[in-house]
Amino acid sequence: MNLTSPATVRDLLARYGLRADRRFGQNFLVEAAYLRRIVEALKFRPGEIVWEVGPGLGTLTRALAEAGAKVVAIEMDRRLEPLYAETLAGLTVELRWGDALRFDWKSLPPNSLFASNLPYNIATPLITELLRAGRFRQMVVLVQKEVALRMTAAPATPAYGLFSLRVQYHARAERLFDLPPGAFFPAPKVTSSVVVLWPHARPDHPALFRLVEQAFTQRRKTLVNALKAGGYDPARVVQALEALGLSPNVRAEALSLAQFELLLAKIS
Ligand SMILES: C[S@@+](CC[C@H](N)C(=O)[O-])C[C@H]1O[C@@H](n2cnc3c(N)ncnc32)[C@H](O)[C@@H]1O
Repeated sequence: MNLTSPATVRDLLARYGLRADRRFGQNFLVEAAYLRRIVEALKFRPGEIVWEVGPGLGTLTRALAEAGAKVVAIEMDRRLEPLYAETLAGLTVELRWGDALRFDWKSLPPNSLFASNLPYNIATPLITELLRAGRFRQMVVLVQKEVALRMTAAPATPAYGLFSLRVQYHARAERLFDLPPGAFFPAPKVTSSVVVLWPHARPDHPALFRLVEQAFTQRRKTLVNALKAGGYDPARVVQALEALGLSPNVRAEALSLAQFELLLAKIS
């Protein structure tokens, strides 16, 4: 069964009386070459468990299982249930029904693996939760290009912000390749990208992210004023910036992750 053929996808949807539902971010991958590259990007041994969010029609799920993975897939749209008897027949796939944002990712063992063509509307909060859980050795995610650019952005660039720091604190992130809207059915309005994440074994750092979040609440303000509005002592922030060789008028977007960590140490 070739799930990357738009004709097959149309036929499946019609036979099961389904429509791709926007609310669930349902854009199904229909380009075999991109699917292969996603599977190749994930480094797993035969029989290893791979966690997937949003199997949809089972396209990536099938490709992973055929490549030797045991897939555990979390899907929220129960309408898809009858279809899996056909698209995932005979493969080692376990389905769990529910919202991936409410799933207890901390319950996974360390060194777990993750791959997903993520629903666009949950990509940022879900990636944040997956990284905070600290259970993954590698993650391959297909996201909107704009989200991929934020994940990999360097300081002082337009895409740089809270999410860049969140991702880069927890992992090495690399944007592997882009996919045009036509790689999906139905075609989304935007370009997508595949990002590979190699998490560091590093626990969450709530105090650091409180600081970073406050720093970016008003991007146009100086860092000192943004932090003052969040209850941080402005005199200490100015002093700390001086000690780091930074101007008291600096904005949050100019600071690297290492500089935010030093700033926190100096004002705590
Ligand atoms: C972009 S589609 C990907 C489908 C398929 N994996 C593919 O590559 O063609 C996103 C999938 O995530 C599911 N989904 C949306 N929100 C979800 C959530 N909060 N938790 C679990 N699955 C969700 C949708 O129903 C849909 O199947």
